[in-house]
Amino acid sequence: MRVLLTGGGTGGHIYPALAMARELERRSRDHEMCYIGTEEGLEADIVPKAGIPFECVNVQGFRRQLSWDNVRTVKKFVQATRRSKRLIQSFAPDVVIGTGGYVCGPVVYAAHKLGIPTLIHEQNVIPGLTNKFLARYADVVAVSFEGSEQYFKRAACLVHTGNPRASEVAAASKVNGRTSLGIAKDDTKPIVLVVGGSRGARPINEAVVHMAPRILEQDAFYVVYVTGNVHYEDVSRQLGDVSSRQLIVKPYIYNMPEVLAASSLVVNRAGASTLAEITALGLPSILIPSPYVTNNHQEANARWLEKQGAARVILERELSADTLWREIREVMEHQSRREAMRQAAAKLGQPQAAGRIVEELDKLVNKRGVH
Ligand SMILES: CC(=O)N[C@H]1[C@@H](OP(=O)(O)OP(=O)(O)OC[C@H]2O[C@@H](n3ccc(=O)[nH]c3=O)[C@H](O)[C@@H]2O)O[C@H](CO)[C@@H](O)[C@@H]1O
Repeated sequence: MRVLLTGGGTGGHIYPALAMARELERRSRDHEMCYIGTEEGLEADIVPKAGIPFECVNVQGFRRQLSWDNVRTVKKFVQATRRSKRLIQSFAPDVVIGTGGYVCGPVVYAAHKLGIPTLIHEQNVIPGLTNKFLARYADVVAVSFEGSEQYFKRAACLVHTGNPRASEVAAASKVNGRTSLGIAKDDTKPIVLVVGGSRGARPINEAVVHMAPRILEQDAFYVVYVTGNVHYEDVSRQLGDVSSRQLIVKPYIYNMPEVLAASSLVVNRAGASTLAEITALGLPSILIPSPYVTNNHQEANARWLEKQGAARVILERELSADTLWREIREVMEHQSRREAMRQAAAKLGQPQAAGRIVEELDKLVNKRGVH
């Protein structure tokens, strides 16, 4: 099968697309892949590293309020649709998959106009603007949560699949995760992983920098701290030479499934792909939802896990080195609380998601007579 993938801006849209690509490859070597993204999105870095040929189009997102900038957005959309059509005609895919982020708009729309089967995947309960727009053109809309159907009333076919990234992390090797961090095989000290979403988060960085002396004073666990690529230099300067003891500092982690599998507690934003990952692994978490997202959807994500007893939530306005350290210590010092959170998280996991979505793809493509 020839598969064209698109999705981007942030990791939460890119990794589900890559997880589908890997599931297809796991089932058969007989697939050709190509990915369309933007030059500025994280996909320009992540996708070539995943070994998938990468092409760019130039698009920008819509502003929700009236703005002249939206005129430029429409112009770019029209140009990007034209370029997408040329790229699609030259690659000749059997199916086009979009996983959200504004780059999907022109690509999936162009595929629809060319009569190529299309599937879009939504990671969040409340969909993004692009997927809402595309729902009326896509042949299949795959959603991660019950509750999303109300936003996709115009979809021709809606299926519940979960987030394919869940399957990828569920199969990841814990041992590889530890060794990739430079931790010796016979060292059993647990890992607390601190991340600020796929781009890093300044408020989380500030809290961790102020927490660093306390992390270094204890010897009960490692803190693996991911700053986000753009913040790394700044954070390293503030921290000085502390890395390599109990505090392991990284700009970005490319083998996140393995590192997650090796962790005992995760501190993170509450993006939808992160949630799919921690529930697939049954990982206790402390979630600090980003307040800068549409409809405050990350807080809704985080509260959903908190309600089931799987996570603790710190709102950004309550975040400080003190609150974060207190929550981390509480979870790490009480094995029974950690175990209860682990079990609650595991109940919500959907490790079969990639298989389900690939079955939908097969159905879609076979219906059009491609084998
Ligand atoms: C600010 C913003 O708009 N955030 C949105 C974005 O977030 P963002 O991309 O941060 O969201 P997620 O937390 O859902 O996904 C991050 C992904 O990046 C991976 N990762 C992260 C850091 C790292 O060093 N290495 C790595 O591989 C994670 O494992 C995960 O797969 O998309 C999500 C899914 O549509 C939304 O729910 C979020 O609200």
